[in-house]
Amino acid sequence: MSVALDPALIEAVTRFAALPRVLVALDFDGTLAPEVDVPDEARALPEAHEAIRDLAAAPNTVVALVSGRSLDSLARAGRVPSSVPLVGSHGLEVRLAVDDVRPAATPADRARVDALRAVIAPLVEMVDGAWIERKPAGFAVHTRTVDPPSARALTETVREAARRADPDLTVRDGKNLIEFAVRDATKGDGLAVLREEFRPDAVLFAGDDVTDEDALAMLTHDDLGIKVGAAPTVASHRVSDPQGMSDVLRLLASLRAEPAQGGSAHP
Ligand SMILES: O=P(O)(O)OC[C@H]1O[C@H](O[C@H]2O[C@H](CO)[C@@H](O)[C@H](O)[C@H]2O)[C@H](O)[C@@H](O)[C@@H]1O
Repeated sequence: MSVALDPALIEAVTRFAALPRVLVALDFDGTLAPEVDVPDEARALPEAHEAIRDLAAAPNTVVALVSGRSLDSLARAGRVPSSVPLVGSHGLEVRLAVDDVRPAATPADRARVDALRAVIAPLVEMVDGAWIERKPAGFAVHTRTVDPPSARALTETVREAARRADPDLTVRDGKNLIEFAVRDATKGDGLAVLREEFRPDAVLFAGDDVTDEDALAMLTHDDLGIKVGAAPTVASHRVSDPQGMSDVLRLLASLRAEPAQGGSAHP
């Protein structure tokens, strides 16, 4: 492990790991994967990826990813076993199993998104480095590689243009992006679907961004919330970065692993 974990967090993870049946729900970008300029190139840190694979194989343990990305994008970047449930589009899209995918957007939703994009795309095309990421029920305008004053100006220009074009949109500010959606859902909604489906004794949720607070705010009782980074949070525990989160996941995976069979394996 890279840095020592907070003793209170180690104690909380150990207590959580001792429960009979658990759900481990993890945000992706900024929590498992360090931020990069091209979203398709983001990858979970190797130690986190390995711990997720181990947790997915552990008894009475469900590990899921809960992301603002579309399901397709999350599956491409996440590279987790197909048995790992995925929640995409901030709770709107849910893949509980490979043959159980809940559709996110209707044809009417798509038409509304297309109409909005026709208004916003020309504004984005005028700014070097800005681009649009499509999602089933909306899109994000990315500004990570735009110079900061132009990024701020573009963000406010598209916010206002979108508000005028479609006043009922859901608008989210993310890290170097602004996002518009024609359907309202939160990561809290996505977490509720997972909880209902898998009926765990407790949930661990970890995330770094404002949208993760919707899920962290729904935790109760024996649940365990972990904030990644220094931003304000309702979570009771914190790690500083994805490396710290990898350390937590490795500890949890080791505690949840199937005990080695004793006996006469080695003569
Ligand atoms: O809920 P998350 O899994 O944290 O997803 C949030 C957004 O992540 C992606 O954008 C962010 O990460 C990119 C790759 O590091 C980075 O280039 C971008 O600046 C970040 O905002 C993703 O592209 C978005 O769709 C997600 O909403």
